[in-house]
Amino acid sequence: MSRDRLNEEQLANALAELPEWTRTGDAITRTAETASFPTAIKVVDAVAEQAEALDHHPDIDIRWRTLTFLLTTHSAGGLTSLDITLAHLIDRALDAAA
Ligand SMILES: C[C@H](O)[C@H](O)[C@H]1CNC2=NC(N)=NC(=O)C2=N1
Repeated sequence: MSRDRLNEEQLANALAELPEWTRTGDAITRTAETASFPTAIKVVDAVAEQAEALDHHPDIDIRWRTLTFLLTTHSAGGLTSLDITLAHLIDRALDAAA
C-alpha cells in the first residue's frame, strides 16, 4: 500500500466514506465512547493487532471509556492511503464492540 501523500481530491473522496473522522491539518481523528473501560481496552487491543499487521500505528488517547485515535503517516508528513485503511479498521473495531 502506498505511503505517498494523498492529494486534496483523493482525500476528500476518502473522507466522504469516513463520516466519524475529522481532519485536523495533516491528520484525521476520531473520538468514541465505549460501554466501559474494559471494552475500550479490548478495542485498543484489536486495533493494535491490525496496526502491527499493517505496519502502521495510530496515536491513541485513552480516558476511562473514551478513546481518541489520531492517524497520520509520519514518514510521508501527511495523510496516505494507509491512514484511510486504518481508519476503516478502527471503525469496524468500534462497531464490533458496540
Ligand atoms: C519501519 C516502519 O515501516 C515505520 O517505522 C512505520 C511504522 N509505523 C508507522 N506509523 C505511522 N503512523 N506512521 C509512520 O510513518 C510509520 N512508520
